Amino acid sequence: MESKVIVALDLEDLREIEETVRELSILTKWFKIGYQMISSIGIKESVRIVKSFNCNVFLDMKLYDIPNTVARAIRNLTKLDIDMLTIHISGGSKMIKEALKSIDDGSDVKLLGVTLLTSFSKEEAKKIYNQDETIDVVKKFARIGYDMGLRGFVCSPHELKALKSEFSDCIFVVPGIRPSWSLKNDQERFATPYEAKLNGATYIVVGRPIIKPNNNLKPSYALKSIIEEFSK
Ligand SMILES: O=c1ccn([C@@H]2O[C@H](COP(=O)(O)O)[C@@H](O)[C@H]2O)c(=O)[nH]1
Repeated sequence: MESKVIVALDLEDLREIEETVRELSILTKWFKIGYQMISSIGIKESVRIVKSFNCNVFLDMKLYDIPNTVARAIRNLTKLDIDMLTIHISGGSKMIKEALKSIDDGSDVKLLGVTLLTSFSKEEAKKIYNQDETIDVVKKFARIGYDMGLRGFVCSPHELKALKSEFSDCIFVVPGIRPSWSLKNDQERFATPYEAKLNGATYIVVGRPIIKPNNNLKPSYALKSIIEEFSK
C-alpha cells in the first residue's frame, strides 16, 4: 500500500535535497516543498527534483493575499507538475472562491485550506482570534472553507477528530506530528503518528523528526518507523 506519510523537505542545499529524496523515495512517494526550499533553490527546481524521482509534490505555499493576486499565482503554480497546494483560509471567502475558480477544469491539483497553524498555542490563538479554544477557531475556518467549496484541510492532530466528523467527505493533511522519541521544536499542537491515525488523518506531514533527527537516526530509519506507526 502507498505510504501516506509526506516528508517535509525543509532543506536548502541542492545536493542534500537530492540525496534525501533519493534515500526516502524508496519508502514514500510524497514530499512537501515549502518556503525554506523554494527560497534557496526556487520553485521550478524544487518541483523538478521531486518529480525526477517519480514522486508527488505537495506545494505548501500557504497563499494569503487579495483574491486577484492569489488567483493569478494559482494559475501559474498549477501549470507546474504539482499534486497538492495550500492557501490560508483566513484570507477570506472571496479569496477562496477565486482560488478555486483559478484551477483549470483539467487540473488534478488538490487545493487545501490551512485552518490554524500547528505552532499556535491556545494562548496565542486567543490573542489573535479572541476565542478561548483553538477548536472554535479551527471549526469556524473549516466551515468557511467548506462552504466556499474546499474539500481538503490542513489541521493539527488536536482538532482533527472534530473536523473529520463534521466534514466527512474531505481529506485531512496533518502536520504537527511528533513520535515519542522526537523533540517538539516550535510545534504547539502536536501528537504522535499513531494518535493522528486514530483521529482520522488522511496524510501526515513530518519534517525534522525525519530529516534532522535528534538521536542521529538515519532519515530512512526514522521514516520507516513513522510509516509503521501510522499504519498500525
Ligand atoms: O499548520 C501547519 C502548516 C504547515 N506546517 C508545515 O509542516 C512542516 C512540519 O515540519 P516539522 O519539522 O515536522 O515540524 C513544516 O514544513 C511546516 O511548514 C506545519 O508545521 N503546521
